[in-house]
Amino acid sequence: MSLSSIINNIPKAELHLHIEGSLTPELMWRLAKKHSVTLPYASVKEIEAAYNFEDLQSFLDLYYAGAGVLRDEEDFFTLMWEYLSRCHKENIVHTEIMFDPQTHTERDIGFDVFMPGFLRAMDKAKQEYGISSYLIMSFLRHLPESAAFETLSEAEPYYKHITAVGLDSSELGHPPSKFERVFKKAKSLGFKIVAHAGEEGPASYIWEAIELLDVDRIDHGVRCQEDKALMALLRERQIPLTVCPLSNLKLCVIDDMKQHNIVELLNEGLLVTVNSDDPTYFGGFLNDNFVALQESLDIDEDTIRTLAANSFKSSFLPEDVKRSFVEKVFNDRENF
Ligand code: HPA
Ligand SMILES: [Zn+2]
Repeated sequence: MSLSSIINNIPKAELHLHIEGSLTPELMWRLAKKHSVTLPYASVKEIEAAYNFEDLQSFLDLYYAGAGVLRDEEDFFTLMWEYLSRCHKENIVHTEIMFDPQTHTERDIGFDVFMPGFLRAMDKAKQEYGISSYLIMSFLRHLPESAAFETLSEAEPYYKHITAVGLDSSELGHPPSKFERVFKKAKSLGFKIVAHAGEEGPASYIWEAIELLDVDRIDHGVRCQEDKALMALLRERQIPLTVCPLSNLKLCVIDDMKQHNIVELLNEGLLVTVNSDDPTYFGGFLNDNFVALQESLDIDEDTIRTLAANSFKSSFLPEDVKRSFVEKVFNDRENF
């Protein structure tokens, strides 16, 4: 079997995906028409052409503007359903999905609008495709910690539907230490903890995420190599990194996929996974990320299987479920 059909057919989990970053230009266009929202683009092609980012901030400006077309429960259902249908096509059997409540509550669109839409699509995907999905509520780090506290309390009616709390948006100048208190509260409420760190920010932000936020996973984390002691800690504690290769390329964290350090991190014994981040903005869903790595780096079948197994090991699934997926990835060689 070719490597690309193994990539397509092997069961996988996705652990770093912003649902607002899965909005396709077609859906953005359709919803803008539906709600009479004026976009600064004259066609779907123009939306696509605007995706020429130089860094994280230039991407985020477009991403928040794009999310402005999401207005009613049906829009959030459609967004989630389109992503989960794509998961089904790509053999993603489990996914842990980030959403940014503040991107919506700042526009007066509340939890009572987006949560029912998300949950209805997640239930349907469980029923029709057998896909399990968890939600990660992410705080926007360019906003103050007080706003994160407010969001945490607004989410209370939906706590049982939320598995983890995360931290995203503009990294530089907004270190994890800014959110130490709110993450302590989230931890005490029983949420798992993740945080973007070491994407554009330095290795010290990864230290802070571990020591001050007590994270269960680091999102991105590719700059960890700048600090030997940090590498040793990540290896020893097997703290997962949710790496997003096409995102790193598109946001100019690297100039060429051949420079990506994911294989080096893997060879150093770190628990790394492959993810798509914001697939419609960065030029590819999960399997495209695997293919991009395979085409540019020295990746063989065993490495692909290790990365797929890592996606389950690093998930928040129950231990017995993780184990059975890992076995499937390694044992069913004749099937995929
Ligand atoms: O890659 C990202 N980094 C930070 N914030 C984000 N919000 C959506 N995607 C990202
Ligand atoms: Zn991200």
